[in-house]
Amino acid sequence: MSDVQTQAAQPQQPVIYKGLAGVPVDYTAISKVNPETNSLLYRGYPVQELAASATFEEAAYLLWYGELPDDDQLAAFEERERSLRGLDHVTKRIVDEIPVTAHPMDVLRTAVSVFGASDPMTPDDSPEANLDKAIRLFAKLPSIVTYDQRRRHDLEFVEPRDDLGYSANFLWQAFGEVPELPVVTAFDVSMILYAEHSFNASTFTARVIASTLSDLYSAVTGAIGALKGPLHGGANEAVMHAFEEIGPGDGGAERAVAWLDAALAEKRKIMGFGHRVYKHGDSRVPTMRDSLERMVEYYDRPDLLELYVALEDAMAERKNIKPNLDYPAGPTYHLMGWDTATFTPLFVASRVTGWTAHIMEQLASNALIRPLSVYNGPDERHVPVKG
Ligand SMILES: CC(=O)SCCNC(=O)CCNC(=O)[C@H](O)C(C)(C)COP(=O)(O)OP(=O)(O)OC[C@H]1O[C@@H](n2cnc3c(N)ncnc32)[C@H](O)[C@@H]1OP(=O)(O)O
Ligand SMILES: O=C([O-])CC(=O)C(=O)O
Repeated sequence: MSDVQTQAAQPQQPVIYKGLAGVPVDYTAISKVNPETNSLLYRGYPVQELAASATFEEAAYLLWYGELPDDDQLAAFEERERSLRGLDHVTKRIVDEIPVTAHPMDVLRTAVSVFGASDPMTPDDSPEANLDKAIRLFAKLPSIVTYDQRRRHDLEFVEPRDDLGYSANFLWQAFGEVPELPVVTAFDVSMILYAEHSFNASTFTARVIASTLSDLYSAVTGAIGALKGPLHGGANEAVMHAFEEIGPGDGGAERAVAWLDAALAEKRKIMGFGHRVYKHGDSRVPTMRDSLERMVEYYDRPDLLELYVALEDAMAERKNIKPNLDYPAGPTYHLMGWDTATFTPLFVASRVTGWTAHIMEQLASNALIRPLSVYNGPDERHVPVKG
């Protein structure tokens, strides 16, 4: 038999792209992640420009409506958001039943599930109803996140204030006082940077759930589960655990390098480093690092920045791997006083804007998401006949 005949007889082997790496699965008009130019656009606007000149409310509006709001649109949107911030008794009661030892992401996932079970609009998948649900979640998540953080410290719920913008109110509800402007600004920047990032694992999860014509709350609940993992959103919390392992105090730089060498020798993944799409650095890191530096100065914690820089430099030298957004976000939240376990819920509060924009985009041009697998188990066999 000739070689040509042999090849022709072979069945074609399908190519498997593990983790769907490098596989485009649909169009999106919501954001563009461009690793070549190291840029991230929300509806065409560079995220750095939004972080510098817009509020998180404006960025959320942009993601949902496709355009930045004019003054009247923003005023109406803010009024609506502020009116929805409160927390109902049912959700509080159910959260109270969850042990305080539960991970805050589990609490948040449960709370969103409760919202879905309680909202009479849940089955209505019209764009208007879904936008309304998205704004409700956006407005209420800070209440849930802060309610849970405070109950873990045996502190009462702080009622939202409708005279404060989103980020100032979020911090007010967490700590019972409104911090100074630099802190509010750094927090708002983090919310803008975390809001949207194309087909990341949690957004894709939300789109898969939406594609079955399930409901928006189910899709967000599933997305929270996907974001919890340390390879995705859970990394901002894990960064802080690494800093804690390295330990506070003098000589942080040397200890950070020693810690890294030991961790790499054990083949550990270093949390807050690497990215599936960006290979030359995450577009959002310089802006977030700038906020971190401002907070280091504000709280007078140069030791934390020393440790941050030492780990980043050593990682570049040893592995040529750069930080992702979670790396500067973790220590920034720590300086502001957030519990480490609350870091990923803060990511949820921001990303709910992107998730819900994607859910609505998926439904506007839906196709059930159902890829193929290639079976590699045992050949067909048969159950022995008994007796
Ligand atoms: C907001 C976000 O969700 S950003 C992501 C947050 N996640 C993290 O920070 C977790 C740590 N990082 C990682 O685990 C990875 O970099 C991921 C999951 C983000 C991306 O992973 P992938 O694109 O699948 O790359 P993959 O894991 O195959 O890494 C490629 C190589 O770089 C190494 N590598 C990548 N990231 C890291 C890291 N953080 N620490 C150590 N090694 C790493 C891998 O070990 C692998 O090496 P090998 O080829 O010798 O096996
Ligand atoms: O895009 C990704 O894979 C992860 C990420 O950075 C994000 O979701 O913000």
